[in-house]
Amino acid sequence: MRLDVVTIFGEYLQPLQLSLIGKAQAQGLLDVRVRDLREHTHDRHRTVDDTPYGGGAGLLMKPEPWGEALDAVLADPPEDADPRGPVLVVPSPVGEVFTQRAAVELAAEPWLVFACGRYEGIDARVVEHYRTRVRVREVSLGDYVLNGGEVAVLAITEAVARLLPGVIGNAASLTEESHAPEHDGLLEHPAYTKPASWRGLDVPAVLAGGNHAAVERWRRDEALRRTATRRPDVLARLDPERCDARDLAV
Ligand SMILES: OB(O)c1ccc2cc[nH]c2c1
Repeated sequence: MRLDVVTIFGEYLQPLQLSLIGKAQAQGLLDVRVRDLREHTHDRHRTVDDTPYGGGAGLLMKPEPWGEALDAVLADPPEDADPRGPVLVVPSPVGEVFTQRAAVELAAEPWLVFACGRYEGIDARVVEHYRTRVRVREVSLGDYVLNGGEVAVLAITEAVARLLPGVIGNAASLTEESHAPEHDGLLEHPAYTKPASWRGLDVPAVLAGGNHAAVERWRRDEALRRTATRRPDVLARLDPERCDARDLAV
């Protein structure tokens, strides 16, 4: 997978050189290219922002540098690019809330381009223009506001890259995590390791009993119970076709 990140704060993306994501780059599973938006300014101060039409607090990012920067990225496609071009991911408080389903969808793409806004955001015409040329997804990490898109890109990149074959050593673990489609998107059940008793707290006996069917039932029940109490919105999305009577009894 090729990832292009356009930003004025390239150093924010340094964590992508670490750990599993850094190793994935070294293995050729990921090709991350961080591009400086200011390379696409032409004034002495390398200006990327200006005051908003209609007034209001703060500054907005000008469309011209973004147009030049994104055009340069699109002019340099990877060999395996989709005929539709990349998905342009624009972190934004007004975007769709990022979910594991979106991570799975983006992990299927050969090429992602991230546009990291700063200040009060990017002139609206940039997204409007590029929607006519590529698939655009405005994405929010949740109902809170960051100072820019870079932190969101780190989170999205980690969630997506870990799904790529070869990035996570034990790929089977991906299917057992919270929000995994294989477990209907439920929250993960409680997990325990040795010792069997710790500060007066014992591991549930069923988990040490050796009855695998009972363990699976307990884990499903606990996942349903946790999801029902903490994320009823997730439970509401559960496909009844994939539930048996015991699920519904929880
Ligand atoms: O919270 B966010 O997802 C987010 C994303 C981009 C920008 C640009 C300026 N503030 C931002 C906030």
